[in-house]
Amino acid sequence: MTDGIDTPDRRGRTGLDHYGRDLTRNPRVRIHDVEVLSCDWYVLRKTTFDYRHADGHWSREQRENYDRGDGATILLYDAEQRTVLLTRQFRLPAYVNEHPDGFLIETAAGLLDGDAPEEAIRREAAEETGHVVGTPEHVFDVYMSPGSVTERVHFFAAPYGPGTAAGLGGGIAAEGEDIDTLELPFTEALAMIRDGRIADAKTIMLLQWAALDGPFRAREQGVS
Ligand SMILES: Nc1nc2c(ncn2[C@@H]2O[C@H](COP(=O)(O)OP(=O)(O)O[C@H]3O[C@H](CO)[C@@H](O)[C@H](O)[C@@H]3O)[C@@H](O)[C@H]2O)c(=O)[nH]1
Ligand SMILES: [Mg+2]
Repeated sequence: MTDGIDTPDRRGRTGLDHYGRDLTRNPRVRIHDVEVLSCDWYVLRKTTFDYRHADGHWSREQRENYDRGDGATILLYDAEQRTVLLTRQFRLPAYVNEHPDGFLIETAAGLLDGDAPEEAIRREAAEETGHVVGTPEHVFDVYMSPGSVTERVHFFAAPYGPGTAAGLGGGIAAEGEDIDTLELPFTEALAMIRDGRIADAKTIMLLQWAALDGPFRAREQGVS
């Protein structure tokens, strides 16, 4: 009897070794075995598969893959004031990998927890920043670390302002969250990417999208 497989793990899950076994979309890939290495909070699997290379030969491969579900993130912006509203929180994995204090500046974000991406991001934005936004603009969906992490993050943007302020934000204390909000001029946020004070991938992607294609893009110069 193994927790997470035939008996519930601490989060009540079973059958965690089934995920990915039935994949047949790609004729160059035959899944052979799925082993659960860890299922304490999220799930770490080792998947064994046969892979047909470009020259036609098959080889047996193994890849560990970390499954924490999918997530969503949102850039809150005020196009008139030319500001963005970001969050700041302690991120242990960054702290153990050379970040000076582990406090990362990020766009509001969270895991879907079974909800549709748009619903999840409106919930997370409210929990983390206190702003209840309208229908967010969908930007793109991205695999953030495809060599090792299954997660796909859904990216959004929405205006914020006095009209969307509905609470204090700060995250869910009972889940150990302690989140500050940070309102910054957009140009300052871009400068913070250059000097490393903003070092979170989703945040950099959304700020650069805002400059290139989003609310802070330069006016068309009439040059194609
Ligand atoms: N006890 C326990 N709690 C955990 C653990 N890992 C995460 N948590 C808790 O799980 C919750 C996750 O919070 P969310 O707001 O839903 O997710 P997030 O960590 O902000 O994730 C967002 O940012 C990530 C980093 O960019 C993204 O990877 C993710 O998709 C999402 O956008 C937090 O309360 C966190 O403390 C763990 O190992 N143990
Ligand atoms: Mg979060």
